Amino acid sequence: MIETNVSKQHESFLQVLQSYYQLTKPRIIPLLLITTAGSMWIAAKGQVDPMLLLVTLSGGTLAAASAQTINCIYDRDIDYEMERTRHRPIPSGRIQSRDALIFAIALAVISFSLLSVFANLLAALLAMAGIVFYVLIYTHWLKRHSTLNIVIGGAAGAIPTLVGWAAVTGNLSWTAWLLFTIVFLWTPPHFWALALMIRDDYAKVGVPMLPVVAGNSATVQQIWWYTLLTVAATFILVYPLQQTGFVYGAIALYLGGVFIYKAWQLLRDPGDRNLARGLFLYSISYMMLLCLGMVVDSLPLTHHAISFVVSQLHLV
Ligand code: HEM
Ligand SMILES: CC(C)=CCC/C(C)=C/CC/C(C)=C/COP(=O)(O)OP(=O)(O)O
Repeated sequence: MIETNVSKQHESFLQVLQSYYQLTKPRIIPLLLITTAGSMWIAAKGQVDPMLLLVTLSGGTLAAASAQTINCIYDRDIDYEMERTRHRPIPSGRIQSRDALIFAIALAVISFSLLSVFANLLAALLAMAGIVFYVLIYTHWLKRHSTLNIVIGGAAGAIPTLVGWAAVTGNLSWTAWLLFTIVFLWTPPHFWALALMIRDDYAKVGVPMLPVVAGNSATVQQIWWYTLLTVAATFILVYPLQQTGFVYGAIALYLGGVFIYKAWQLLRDPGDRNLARGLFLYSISYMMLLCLGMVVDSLPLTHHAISFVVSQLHLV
């Protein structure tokens, strides 16, 4: 493995901090936290303890940051080769792998301590399982060896839903596993839409992402089926599980309709990079708004508002 080919000195303490921050791939973390929050709100039936929320989201942030930092260490060779990733702190020589590892271990230890002391042991162990799964199963085992890399590896990104549920209830119910399944099924359309745009980068470094190995047509077909499954899974929360109500159902229906439409457009024109970009960007809004729908649906205020509207309708 290369350590670095570019030697670059930090100019100020602020730049050092900025480099460590970049190691954690911070732009992805907010959505992981939104899925955690959606799960917590359903688990707590709309009444989440603010301190528990703060602790769980902080512990989740630290665990995800630790996982991403270890991924940056492991992938430093291919990150150096790809244009999109070559400016990351390790390939560009701003941070040494050894320092990054110490940072990652510190983040994981703080995350585990925070979650186990102020939430519960199950939530803390699940967060650690997220790190282990992302690093060992996705980064080490699958990413460079199988086209199923992100299908199976996607389970790591779905674990925050379990962390959120466990933090509130101390156990994992069917609903928790359904929320996990929704994020798990959503990951292939999310990532393969992006991979269609950057397949040349992955091909260059020999990472067997589906579009590289199977081509655009086979990839968009897979995207299509996973999109249908994702949208179908979102309705199981309404029926038969009956964990969410009308407000969430309407939001899931609208968002799901748009998701399917965008996947269908891509199915008809697999080579159109603008459609792929549109689907990738939409996948992010979709997950964000779906989880927001779970939160809004579970709020007592929403239930009061619906009861009020129904009573007014009866009076008319
Ligand atoms: C194995 C599963 C996944 C893979 C391989 C993957 C891969 C990627 C990649 C390569 C990017 C582009 C990032 C960049 O240019 O630096 C990205 C963006 C993003 N991913 Fe994923 N992702 C996965 C799962 C998830 C999950 C579970 C979430 C959250 C629930 C998520 C949220 C995001 C967000 C919010 C962005 C946009 C970041 C930005 O604004 O640049 N991803 N993903
Ligand atoms: C509970 C817990 C700790 C969960 C952690 C889960 C986690 C960090 C999921 C992130 C998934 C993700 C954005 C992968 C990026 O793929 P990549 O690293 O192959 O992307 P790249 O090509 O940009 O390097």
